[in-house]
Amino acid sequence: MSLPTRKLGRGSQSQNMPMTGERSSQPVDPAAKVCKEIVRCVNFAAIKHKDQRRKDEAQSPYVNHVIGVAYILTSEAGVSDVSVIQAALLHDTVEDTNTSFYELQAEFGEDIANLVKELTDDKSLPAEERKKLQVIHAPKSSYRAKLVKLADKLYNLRDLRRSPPVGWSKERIQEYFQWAAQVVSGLRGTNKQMEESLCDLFSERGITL
Ligand SMILES: Nc1nc2c(ncn2[C@@H]2O[C@H](COP(=O)(O)OP(=O)(O)O)[C@@H](OP(=O)(O)OP(=O)(O)O)[C@H]2O)c(=O)[nH]1
Repeated sequence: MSLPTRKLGRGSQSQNMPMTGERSSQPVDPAAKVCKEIVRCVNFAAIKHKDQRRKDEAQSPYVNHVIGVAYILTSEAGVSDVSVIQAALLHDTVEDTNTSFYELQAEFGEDIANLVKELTDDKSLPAEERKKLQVIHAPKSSYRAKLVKLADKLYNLRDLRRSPPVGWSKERIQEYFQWAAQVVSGLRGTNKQMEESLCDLFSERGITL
């Protein structure tokens, strides 16, 4: 579903912090333009997630997760579609911070806002319902959203193995792996490298896709 157009203009600010730099000098070099867009997303995500921590014992900065998801896509999965990397960096801003889709649309355009929308759970729903919906929505997602979802699950499962959230029992971790396998089943045929890495993680736990 497309977002309705709203006149906010790119670079509109929702906090008293600089989100974007000067706009007067437009780079001509396409590579410079790509770099600028990626850094703008990293900057936006860092500001939005600045007070959030992961659930691990070290209370890692939350932004490490979204940067890590983008890193998996570029370094392991061979993804070079800039919009996918942008969506990875922004994928939790609406779900987990005060960011609105309109703000994303104004800052990064309608395409990126719609992609993030595909990756956003409705936090007003009970956790169990949200988890069921992730399984249902996975196979219906766009190719680009599937790439981000695969990287997101890969990051979270590796994190679970490396340093699980405080208070999670072995059973809860296993249940998370089983649920994640259901989601990943609906994402198959999207990216060989990430799917192989995920299969290895699942098979360690006795789970086959
Ligand atoms: N493994 C791990 N996860 C953490 C950590 N800190 C925060 N999370 C987030 O917690 C979620 C899993 O916790 P749950 O209790 O199952 O889910 P909930 O917070 O959404 O209710 C994951 O989101 P998700 O719903 O599974 O996926 P998504 O929203 O990222 O798609 C993950 O992004 C951490 O230190 N380790």
